[in-house]
Amino acid sequence: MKVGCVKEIKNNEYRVGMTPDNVKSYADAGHTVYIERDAGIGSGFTTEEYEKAGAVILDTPKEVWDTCEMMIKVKEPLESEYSYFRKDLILYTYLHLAADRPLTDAMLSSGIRGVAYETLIERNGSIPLLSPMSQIAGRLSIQEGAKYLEKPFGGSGVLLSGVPGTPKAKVVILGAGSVGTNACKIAVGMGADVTIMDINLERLAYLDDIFGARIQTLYSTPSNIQSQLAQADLVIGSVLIPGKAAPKLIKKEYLKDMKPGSLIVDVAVDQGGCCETTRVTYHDAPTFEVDGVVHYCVGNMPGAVPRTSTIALTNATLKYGLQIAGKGLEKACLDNDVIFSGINTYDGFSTCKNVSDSYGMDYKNIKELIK
Ligand SMILES: NC(=O)C1=CN([C@@H]2O[C@H](COP(=O)(O)OP(=O)(O)OC[C@H]3O[C@@H](n4cnc5c(N)ncnc54)[C@H](O)[C@@H]3O)[C@@H](O)[C@H]2O)C=CC1
Ligand SMILES: CC(=O)C(=O)O
Repeated sequence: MKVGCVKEIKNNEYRVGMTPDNVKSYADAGHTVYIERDAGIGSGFTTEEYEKAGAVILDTPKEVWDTCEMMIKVKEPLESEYSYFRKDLILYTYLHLAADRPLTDAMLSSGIRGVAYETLIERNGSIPLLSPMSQIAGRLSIQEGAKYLEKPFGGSGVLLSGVPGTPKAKVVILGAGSVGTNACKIAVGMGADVTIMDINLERLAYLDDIFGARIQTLYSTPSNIQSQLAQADLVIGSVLIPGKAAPKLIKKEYLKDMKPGSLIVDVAVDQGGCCETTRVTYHDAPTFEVDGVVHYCVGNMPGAVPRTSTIALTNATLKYGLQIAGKGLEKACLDNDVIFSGINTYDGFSTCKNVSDSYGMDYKNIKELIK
């Protein structure tokens, strides 16, 4: 198959969909790989390294989009890329369609076959193409949280660990999955007072086993959330219902009870955010304030540490990517039905139930289209 990879064009996005090592794996399997010149430069991979690994280097994104049969990216395509969509193209990337109606419409009207990293769910319930970036975003959420709590950055001026004789900062984590667990690990490591909430009691039991008395676990209900927010210095929004818009657990009215200069890092912003007052921000201006509460809502947090993120992401995407390129999307699904769950759009049909439900759109079971 002809496989392509272009430079990411989202604001301050430095990750890339393929490393030179990936190129070698695809080339060894008999595929031709087309890479846009300088696509990997933000992650520290030079064009010469891609060439040495066997890639064909093309000068413009248009040449790569038009030549390839399967495009491997990181972030959702932006409007300027919609014109490259076509029916016989497989797009393998993050899509987050429930938070992006224009992209959903463009994908459906073009007939492109969109495989979304964030909805491909393994038999054990894990989300293997999301979790590496969730691990990174979870860890970063505390690092960024610590920074934006500093007074010169607009925060309340609280140090996460405190020092002897002063209170520790209180960190409240909403959602105890990959992001939440990794946020918890770093917040505990930095010496904060950590409460983590979920509706999944098994997850809370697991974290209780791992962290013991160093954390408080709490069942997630509206009243528990409201009372925790009133005490919090730093809140991490890390809930997910795969494919769906994030539930708005933090109501605007809760903000008035929060401490001035407290901070909400809404990691779930890529699915629309779990806070009513969330709006997307970028690394160059990551925060804004509502009712005295600072919000950090960057939709591509791992893009800030692209070297680590690109390697972690492509470690996970390679396995499924090689199956799709090697067998074609249809046979890859029939041989490994896990891949069905990644397909969000196919020949003009919306094939992810949670995306369809988010828009009240017709849904088509992908297994009726690929038999
Ligand atoms: N902004 C960014 O750069 C990034 C954002 N993300 C996003 O972070 C979010 C979380 O991802 P993961 O941790 O991988 O998901 P996950 O599926 O591992 O964990 C989500 C958790 O939310 C819990 N949950 C669902 N409803 C809840 C409720 N009402 N109250 C409390 N908990 C609830 C689930 O039980 C689950 O444990 C996703 O939207 C993901 O796309 C991930 C990576 C980077
Ligand atoms: C998951 C996601 O949105 C990201 O890594 O940018």
